[in-house]
Amino acid sequence: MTDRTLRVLIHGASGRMGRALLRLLAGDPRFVLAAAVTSRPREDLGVHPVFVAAELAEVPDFDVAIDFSLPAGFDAILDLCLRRGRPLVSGTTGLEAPQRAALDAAATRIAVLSAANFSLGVAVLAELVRRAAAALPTWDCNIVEVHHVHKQDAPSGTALHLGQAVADGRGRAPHYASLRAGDIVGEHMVQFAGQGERLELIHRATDRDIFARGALETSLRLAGRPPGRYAVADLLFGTGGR
Ligand SMILES: NC(=O)C1=CN([C@@H]2O[C@H](COP(=O)(O)OP(=O)(O)OC[C@H]3O[C@@H](n4cnc5c(N)ncnc54)[C@H](OP(=O)(O)O)[C@@H]3O)[C@@H](O)[C@H]2O)C=CC1
Ligand SMILES: O=C(O)C1=N[C@H](C(=O)O)C[C@H](O)C1
Repeated sequence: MTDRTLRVLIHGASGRMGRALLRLLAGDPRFVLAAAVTSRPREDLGVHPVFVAAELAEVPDFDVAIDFSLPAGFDAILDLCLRRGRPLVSGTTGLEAPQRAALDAAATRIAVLSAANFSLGVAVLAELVRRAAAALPTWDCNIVEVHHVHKQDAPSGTALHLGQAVADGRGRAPHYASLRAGDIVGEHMVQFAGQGERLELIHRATDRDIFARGALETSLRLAGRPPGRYAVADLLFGTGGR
């Protein structure tokens, strides 16, 4: 997309992430809100227009949909993007296997970016983890994730993504541990333990705006791309877009 304000649909607009997205989008002239979608009626969002999920088919035209909802809401927004031929940026975690398969199938028709974490630090961390796992194939590996008490899925999507990086590096998955405490935004530690030494790689998110900014920046770069599956690292570090 170039030289045009991006019309964004926010799906999951009343949630912790949705509200961060609405706030950042409102202060950025590169974006305009096409529609905010929640699962039930909301009068406290302070934006317009707001639709409930049951009215999804009625939302006005948009250039990209950004989805931070829950697995129960995911199928409907993917379906809408397919019907409208619009790209989807989704941060929703805890998707079931059929939903992940549906994303793969959708990518033959529209541009899709589904990522468990939109922070720059985690994009770098995943590459460091892959390299460490390849260099330390016999060490024990554990991933410990800590999040706020409202988080529904465990292990977190990021932990599973980092676990895939471990498996890519050394052919074996790690062990996972999940903690839920207070209002912690998100912490991930990947621990490699050998005899007499250990290596720990840690990412701590202290502000969920980092995820919202990542989603907005990648949505700018995704709009106008051909169908396919895209990754945060490709869009943030790669070429193209604006
Ligand atoms: N990829 C990343 O970087 C990040 C991903 N996440 C993930 O994003 C998702 C949202 O997180 P968070 O904002 O904390 O969650 P919240 O529970 O705060 O918000 C969930 C949102 O989804 C809406 N929703 C729930 N069910 C449905 C449905 N069936 N149809 C449509 N909308 C629905 C809710 O609407 P209502 O309020 O009306 O019920 C609400 O707006 C989670 O999966 C989380 O793991 C979170 C942070 C970063
Ligand atoms: O639910 C959250 O809050 C978060 N979810 C994502 C995940 O499951 O990894 C990303 C981040 O850690 C915050």
